[in-house]
Amino acid sequence: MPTTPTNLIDFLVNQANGVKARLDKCKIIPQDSEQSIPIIDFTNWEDIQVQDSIFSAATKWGFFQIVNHGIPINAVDDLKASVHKFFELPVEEKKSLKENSPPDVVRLATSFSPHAESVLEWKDHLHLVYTSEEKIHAYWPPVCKDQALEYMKYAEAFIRKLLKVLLKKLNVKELGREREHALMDTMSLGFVYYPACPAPELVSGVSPHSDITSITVLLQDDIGGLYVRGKDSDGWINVPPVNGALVVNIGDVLQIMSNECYKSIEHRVVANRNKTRISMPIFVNPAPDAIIGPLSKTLKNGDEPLYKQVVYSDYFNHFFSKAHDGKKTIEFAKI
Ligand SMILES: O=C(O)CCC(=O)C(=O)O
Ligand SMILES: [Fe+2]
Repeated sequence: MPTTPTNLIDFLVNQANGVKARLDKCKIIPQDSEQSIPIIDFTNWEDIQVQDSIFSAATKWGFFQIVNHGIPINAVDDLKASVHKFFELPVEEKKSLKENSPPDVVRLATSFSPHAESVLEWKDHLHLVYTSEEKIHAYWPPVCKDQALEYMKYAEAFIRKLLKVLLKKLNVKELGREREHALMDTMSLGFVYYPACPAPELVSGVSPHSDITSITVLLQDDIGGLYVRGKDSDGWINVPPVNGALVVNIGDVLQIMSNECYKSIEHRVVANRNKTRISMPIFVNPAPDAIIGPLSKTLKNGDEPLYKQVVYSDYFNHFFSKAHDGKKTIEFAKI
């Protein structure tokens, strides 16, 4: 399994699994209806059956794809084209952007936590923080600014509807100001670029991890390479590209707030030998000072809370201080 070498050496050598187990560990589960990520049509999102299928996907899978989400296909296509344009800019131009951008608005980076990794993940990425229009116009790169902003305006409307459905199922009727602070105060649009890799078996596009978001809403191109940890096994399930669909996954914050009703599932990305892949995740995050813990309305039938109340920035700093390491981050918040 492509993973960070520190984990890999620990797994192969110290835990005495040996090199043979490395192959067993990267088992891909063949796809059938029992073992594939649900695809949900969002056209009638207020319909109880649609809401039930979202609830079922979020509790059983933690991952689902949404079609007919309301983002026009030309906004999606324009966004994808602008991602390629951005990464094809001359290197000097990207360097200058990196040096001159305030990190609370634009960040250009390679890998995940380069200071904590002994081998870098095979990806470059740009983060565009969805902040005030003034800052966006001042700092988002001109080559993709209009396309990213247009996409985010549509995506924000979809995200509000989706969070409304997910909260309703946790006995919370309204999003309200406080919950908005704790769920979707900060959004950023990622442009992730995985160049074709001559030896994909030796690297990780992204190593196994769960997201620390409330939810992540991702658009992928048609190359493929995203895998989700299988429900009851050690294998990996492909998330096949579906043209125009959004891949939604529950993040750690909603797993914690729902007291594990919703699942934040491990996933990873395998690099492609022949083709460059792009993906565009929207990371929907709480405000840094928001307190995250199981919702009282969700616990009302007497369930014991499984998590403490934590300040989101503490959780965030803990996550980024280490290399990707499966689901270990959530231990930070466990009682
Ligand atoms: O590129 C992808 O499909 C997934 C990326 C991802 O998991 C992440 O950035 O957290
Ligand atoms: Fe992720």
